Amino acid sequence: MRKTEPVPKPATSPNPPVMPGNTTPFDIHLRGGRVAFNGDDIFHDLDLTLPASSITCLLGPSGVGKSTLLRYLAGLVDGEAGGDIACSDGRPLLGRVAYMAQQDLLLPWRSVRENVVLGAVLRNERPDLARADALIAKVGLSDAAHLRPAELSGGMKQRAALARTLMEDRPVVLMDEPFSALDPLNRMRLQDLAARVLRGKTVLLVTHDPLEALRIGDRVHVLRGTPAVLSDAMLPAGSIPRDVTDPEILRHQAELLRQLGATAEELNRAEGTA
Ligand SMILES: Nc1ncnc2c1ncn2[C@@H]1O[C@H](COP(=O)(O)OP(=O)(O)OP(=O)(O)O)[C@@H](O)[C@H]1O
Repeated sequence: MRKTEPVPKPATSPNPPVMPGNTTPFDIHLRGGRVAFNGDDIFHDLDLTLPASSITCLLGPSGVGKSTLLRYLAGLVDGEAGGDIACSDGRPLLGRVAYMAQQDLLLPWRSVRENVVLGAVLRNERPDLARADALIAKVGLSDAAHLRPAELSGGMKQRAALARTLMEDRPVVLMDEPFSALDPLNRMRLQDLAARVLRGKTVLLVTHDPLEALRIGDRVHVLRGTPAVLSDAMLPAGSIPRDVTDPEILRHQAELLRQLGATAEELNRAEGTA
């Protein structure tokens, strides 16, 4: 029988020290998840599986509880919480998760390189600068490694935040609308970059954009209602990043928009502009 663990208590840091041990990919199973604030359930009895080494995208209307679900999995929720989170390797999830928030949360007085190594510095560890520089190169910021956040564009800040997330080297990455503040072209570039650099990790990504989910998600769920329930996973075909002009992807988009509450008239309009 699979071992389960109680829902973790809120942690003081989103990325507590990494737990040593084997690095074999593992599935994550949430069963009977529940979070309530002031006695009101945001969701209850929620089941979700995150298969190893895959990108799962989570869509849903504003305020439905997407960030709450992400924070719950990261052990960061400050409401009432219940349910079981089990990993298929029988080890706890806590300590194996990197969390990337909606805003880049870079420290303004530190350079890109200093921000990337921040986790190690906060844990009083010696930062691996060679690895940091390799990751900074991977996200295309080598020439900007010495710059402070105020000197960076929005896309560059998100690249730096992505490098910092990867620097933590966790097998699981939880991302809350990581590209939402970017213009469409930069957003597409960051999606491609993320899909490439996150390969092999188990990712849960919250987004408001059905096409973003269909572009880089192996699986797409919609969270909706009060208390919120999860739709069955949509499994778009084809390799990532997908071509969003593909008619099959556009059909999936229409289905997701329908699940998000679009009316028939709105769907016809969306199809007309596709
Ligand atoms: N710490 C908290 N205390 C009380 N209520 C909270 C807390 N955090 C979230 N909520 C409430 O829980 C609900 C879900 O919020 P959440 O941020 O998870 O929604 P969301 O789907 O991520 O929204 P958005 O798409 O706008 O970011 C909202 O009604 C919000 O006000």
